[in-house]
Amino acid sequence: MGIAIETEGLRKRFRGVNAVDGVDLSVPEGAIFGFLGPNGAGKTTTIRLLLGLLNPNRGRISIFGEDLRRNRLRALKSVGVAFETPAHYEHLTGRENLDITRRLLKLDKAEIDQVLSTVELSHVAGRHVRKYSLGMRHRLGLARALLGKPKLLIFDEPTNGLDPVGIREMRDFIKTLPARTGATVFVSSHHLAEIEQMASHVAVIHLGKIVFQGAMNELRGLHAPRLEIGCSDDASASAMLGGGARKVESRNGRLVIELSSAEGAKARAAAINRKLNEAGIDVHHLAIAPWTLEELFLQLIGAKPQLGQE
Ligand SMILES: Nc1ncnc2c1ncn2[C@@H]1O[C@H](COP(=O)(O)OP(=O)(O)OP(=O)(O)O)[C@@H](O)[C@H]1O
Repeated sequence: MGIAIETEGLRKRFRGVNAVDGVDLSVPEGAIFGFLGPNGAGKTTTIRLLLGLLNPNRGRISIFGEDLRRNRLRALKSVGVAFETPAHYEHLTGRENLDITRRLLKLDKAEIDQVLSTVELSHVAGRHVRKYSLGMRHRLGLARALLGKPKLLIFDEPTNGLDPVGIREMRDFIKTLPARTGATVFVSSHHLAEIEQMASHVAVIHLGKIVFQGAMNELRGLHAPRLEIGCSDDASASAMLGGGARKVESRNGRLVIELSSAEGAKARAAAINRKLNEAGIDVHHLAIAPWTLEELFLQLIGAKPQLGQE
């Protein structure tokens, strides 16, 4: 598998502030690559750099091995893009809107029917866009991005403004794209749950810097699980189990212990249970609790943003 997008030391400064600050991305071909970050993290700026709409102050970008600065047209030939608010001609039909792009790209007419069917808009192709729902408009935006069979699809916050049903439809649709079209998908979002459910890989950006990049399961495995204990004598249990580097916290009426690794967590839990019982402490709750993605994300960005809220 090749690399669809590679950036090295990408930097973009606006009025003395680095909106994108030394970003190294490596997007594997065939991935659904989630680009996650809170509002203002630098996602849109990065996407505009990837599309050559902005010039970086530093760094380089290559798309399928083509250097963007040296071979702009060749690099971008394989890219389809949809922005968060798709712009269409309201007084034209869905089909007519797509036909404008098709002509610009000098594509075969048959491609319009193909993309309309992929986004399930064939039945309303002859309807004026002003009569489309927001979800349909978004799907028409995706259809336009699919014209020319691009090898890389870039979607900037594709579910913004959609209702929960629309969000799910869009997410389910994006998930099927690599299998249906063979394309790599790069999708930005500030909704953790959305990225969690659709991406194979993820990069987390915060204040212009990448704070995590890797496969989704690597993100989940970033921290060893914790052990939650409910027992009859928190103070004694805490004194017995604490010490050394191990942290014992009391949270919601439970003791929480950070384990050193995921391996052997069960044996560790059993040993702790035995130890407490032997000391005459009753254990009524014992659970190995993995970190939720939300906790990991909050830790990565070292803050408590209103994640998942507009
Ligand atoms: N043209 C510009 N001029 C000045 N500052 C800008 C410009 N574009 C972006 N910024 C600033 O750069 C930072 C990153 O913005 P960017 O739009 O890339 O973030 P984002 O992650 O896409 O956020 P959102 O989810 O809100 O769109 C912000 O602080 C923003 O105010």
